[in-house]
Amino acid sequence: MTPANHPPAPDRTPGDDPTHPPANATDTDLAVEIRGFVKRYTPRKGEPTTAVDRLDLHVEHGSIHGLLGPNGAGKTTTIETLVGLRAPTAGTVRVLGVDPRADRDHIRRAVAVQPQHAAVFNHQTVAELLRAWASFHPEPDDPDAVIERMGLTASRDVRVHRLSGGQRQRLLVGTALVSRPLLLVLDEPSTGLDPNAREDLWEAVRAYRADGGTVLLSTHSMEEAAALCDRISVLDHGRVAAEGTAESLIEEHAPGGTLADVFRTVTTRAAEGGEEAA
Ligand SMILES: Nc1ncnc2c1ncn2[C@@H]1O[C@H](COP(=O)(O)OP(=O)(O)OP(=O)(O)O)[C@@H](O)[C@H]1O
Repeated sequence: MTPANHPPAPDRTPGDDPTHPPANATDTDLAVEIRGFVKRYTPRKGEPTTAVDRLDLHVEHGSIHGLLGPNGAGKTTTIETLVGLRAPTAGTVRVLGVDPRADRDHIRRAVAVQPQHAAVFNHQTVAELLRAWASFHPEPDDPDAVIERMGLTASRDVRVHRLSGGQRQRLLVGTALVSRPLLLVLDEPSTGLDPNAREDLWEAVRAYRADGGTVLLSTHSMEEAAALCDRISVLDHGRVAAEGTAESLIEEHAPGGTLADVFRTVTTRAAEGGEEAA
């Protein structure tokens, strides 16, 4: 997905955008509003798979919302649908007040997804790449500020193919941030990062939120979810098995325990057939 060009700001909503006021935008406090979302994959041969099964997800503007869940829980399918890459089989999906399938242009401009690789730009330096990325957008962030925030100052003149895995990972998140999106989607952003680099990345994400940005964060790291997220949805078998703040989830599902205990409790229970099986 192409990163976005909208600067996040607390007093700015998608409907205020003079360059592209979405005609059918809903006035809502929610950056993401998913109700009764079902996604069924029907292969030419073989059995259909219900990847997402009546999922509800609400993400407030200016928050960091975590998506946790075991492999195959439906996180990627949900993300791909909310950026307009997949059509829901049933249910309602609204992102920044619009239907992402009906208003692809707005979603492309206003939503940034951390790219998985930047192989095309391997021979550019970090600074060149971020400047190029910024030039795609009318109101980008300052590439030098992003370089500093991502802890890449010492690597600014290093070519992308010479970066370590962790440096490259931070650069990929930087390319998403430099477009100043209204909604930032991060998928396992701290994979391969050492503890210092991970802290830098978390600080950059928090700074983006402080500027009014909204984050949807898919992660397998309980530590990352607990450190960053205002609210967390734990998915299992395509449904929300539990939702709340890290504290409320622990209080409700694993008193005295950790988020990892919550994860084990609610996903096992869902795998065994839901609440009634517990
Ligand atoms: N293109 C596809 N065609 C058919 N089935 C698919 C397709 N993509 C995903 N699935 C199935 O849908 C279910 C949900 O997959 P999804 O990738 O959304 O889960 P996930 O939570 O992102 O998993 P992971 O943590 O492993 O990335 C799985 O059973 C998966 O096999």
